[in-house]
Amino acid sequence: ASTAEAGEYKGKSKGHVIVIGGGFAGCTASRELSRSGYKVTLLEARNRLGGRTFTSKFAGEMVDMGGTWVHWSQPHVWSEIRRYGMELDETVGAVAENVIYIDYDGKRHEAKWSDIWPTAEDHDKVWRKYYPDAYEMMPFPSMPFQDLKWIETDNITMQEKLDTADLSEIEKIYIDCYHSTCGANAMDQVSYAYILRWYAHAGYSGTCINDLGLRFKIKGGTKALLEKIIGDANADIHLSTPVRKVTQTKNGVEVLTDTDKKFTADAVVCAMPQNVLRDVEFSPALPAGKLKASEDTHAGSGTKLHVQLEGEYEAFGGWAPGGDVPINYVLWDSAKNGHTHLICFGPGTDTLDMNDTEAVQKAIETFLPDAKVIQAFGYGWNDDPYSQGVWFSPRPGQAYGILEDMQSSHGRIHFASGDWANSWRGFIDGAIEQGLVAADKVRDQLKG
Ligand SMILES: Cc1cc2nc3c(=O)[nH]c(=O)nc-3n(C[C@H](O)[C@H](O)[C@H](O)COP(=O)(O)OP(=O)(O)OC[C@H]3O[C@@H](n4cnc5c(N)ncnc54)[C@H](O)[C@@H]3O)c2cc1C
Repeated sequence: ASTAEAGEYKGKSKGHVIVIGGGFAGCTASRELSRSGYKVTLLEARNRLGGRTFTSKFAGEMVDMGGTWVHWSQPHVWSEIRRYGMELDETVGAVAENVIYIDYDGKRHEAKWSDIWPTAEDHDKVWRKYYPDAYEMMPFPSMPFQDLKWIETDNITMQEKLDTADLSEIEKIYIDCYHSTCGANAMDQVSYAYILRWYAHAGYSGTCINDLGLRFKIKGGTKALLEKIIGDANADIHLSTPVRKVTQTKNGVEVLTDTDKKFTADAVVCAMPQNVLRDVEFSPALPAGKLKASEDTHAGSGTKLHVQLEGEYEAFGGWAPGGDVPINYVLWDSAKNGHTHLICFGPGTDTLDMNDTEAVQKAIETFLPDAKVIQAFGYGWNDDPYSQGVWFSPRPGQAYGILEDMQSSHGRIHFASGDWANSWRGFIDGAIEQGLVAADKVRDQLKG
């Protein structure tokens, strides 16, 4: 059968929907739509589903190269975790008692978390210093509406705020490292509104935000959850099928792949990342705001790498501040069978070639001078044409400036991605949220 036929609906359904992109957003939309009686064709460019989540083998273990940590304060992903009975594992390094940090002069220090912050309240205070008046600035973080105060916070960078915040040296180093890591770029590239919104979602608690960002992961990896979601979708899945053109016709939508296979449907859920949309041709063209945001790209272009060391090191967390260092954050993950597994984050590939073991060795030596790196691996999300970056991180003005543009539908095309979620934007949770929202928009459109 030609793919035009393959894409044609022949059974009894309420209509036919093509979902472009099989990350958490696309898989969630596929499940929702197929379970409500639509025929679903899922077109995925890569030879696997999962998008910016990718559970793969490193040093004999299944680990997540992309999205990893989840939390019960993230309603959409938590509901899926509960629904499918998933269990969690813990990344102990996120809250390790041993801290190794590098100061702004490049000097190495060893410290104890409980000496720096004897109580959770002491840790919370640091966050309050960086985000004073957080509640006043952002009282309703999950609301999609824009507010003048929010917009003010969007127009300054995280670095500008760090330069003026009333923090001790160690507090400044910690805030710098956390924000360079979670901003996935140097702090002068990222909107101050970004992690403020995480913080607000985390109940204005530094302790919760730390648990939330880097501590609890899904047993079996994100793949285990994704397989449950897509397993509940009766979708016709085409892997290794990059879409190059989407045309709206009088009665539906035509989708052309890069090998010129044509699929037709009544509506499309476009679940590609912000940074990738610009590479697909739309007819009629994408609205100017959406296209511009994609061309501008978001700032998320940091590095995440897995490192295996010789020897079993005690659990620790490592911090090195600044946008010019190879690694900002080291998380001890486990130590067994004579080896230690670390997960490291840096501000970008300019400061570290993740797969150059010698470069990683040098970077790790700043924290552990005697360490020997056996192997290191980081997936090249920035160079992959189907992500062109890591998680969404807003440049100044992008936290709110582009949200409405990114969320709005374009005729029969509805856009779903964690990159423009209302709540946990840039997270797996946000991708699931937007998959649900897009499915609802399709249902509304096709029900008449
Ligand atoms: C290194 C890293 C660490 C992260 N850590 C966390 C974390 O700890 N916790 C957390 O919650 N989130 C984390 N995230 C973010 C999270 O993974 C993403 O926000 C989420 O997975 C995005 O899902 P999505 O479906 O919106 O987009 P994606 O997962 O990017 O899915 C988009 C899909 O579209 C496909 N596609 C692209 N172009 C085309 C085309 N032309 N034709 C067909 N298909 C196409 C892609 O191949 C992809 O499968 C991390 C991300 C990265 C990269």
